[in-house]
Amino acid sequence: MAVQIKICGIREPRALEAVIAAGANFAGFIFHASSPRNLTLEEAADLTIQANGRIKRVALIVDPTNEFLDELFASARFEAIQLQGSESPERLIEIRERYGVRAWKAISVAKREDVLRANDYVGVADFILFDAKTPPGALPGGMGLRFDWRLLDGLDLAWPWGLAGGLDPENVDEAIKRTRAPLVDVCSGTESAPGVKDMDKIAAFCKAALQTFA
Ligand SMILES: O=C(O)c1ccccc1N[C@@H]1O[C@H](COP(=O)(O)O)[C@@H](O)[C@H]1O
Repeated sequence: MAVQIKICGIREPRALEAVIAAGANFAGFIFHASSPRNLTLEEAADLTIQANGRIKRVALIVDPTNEFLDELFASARFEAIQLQGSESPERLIEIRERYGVRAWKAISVAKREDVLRANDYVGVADFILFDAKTPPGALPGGMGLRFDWRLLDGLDLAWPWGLAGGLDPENVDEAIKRTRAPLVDVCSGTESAPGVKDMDKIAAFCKAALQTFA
């Protein structure tokens, strides 16, 4: 089966069209005030309408309050949310029940114990995403950092999962071959500057990922 692709950090209609045209499966929209990809609820409403029925929409949020989620889901529709903070399994259950939305959990990885933490979310999260741990005080993702993919060796996760962190058009083929990830997720590797999507990089990333086992 072809690898699935999520392109995250979409902020403008042109980039969304490029992501759809390139064959990505998921478009990620970021709600995090200190991110260069942060969206307002108004911007998200327009982009998610544009995406409706053409690509699955994922809202990326970090340790959200119910107050924020109430506003978010009143403004826009998403097929899933990606939780990128320190959300517990109990919090994921609460969010899924309260909002009826699929919940992805990002697991920040720097060592093998981090990978094993994913087991806490099996049967709880709809999807588990391994991403690189970022330095204290930095953004919790979107920094183009990759972790040592060998940490995933022998991974026997009987649950849907994907790989993120420092992927780009040049290394995605190796990443898929090395880790056998069923889904790859990229943000900064498809940009020309933080928050600025590059249409050629979007196309090149998807082409390389889709060709890997074709
Ligand atoms: O991209 C951001 O600004 C961001 C902010 C807060 C949390 C996560 C963020 N990005 C996500 O991190 C991974 C990896 O990104 P990259 O490819 O290494 O740049 C991805 O899921 C981004 O969407």
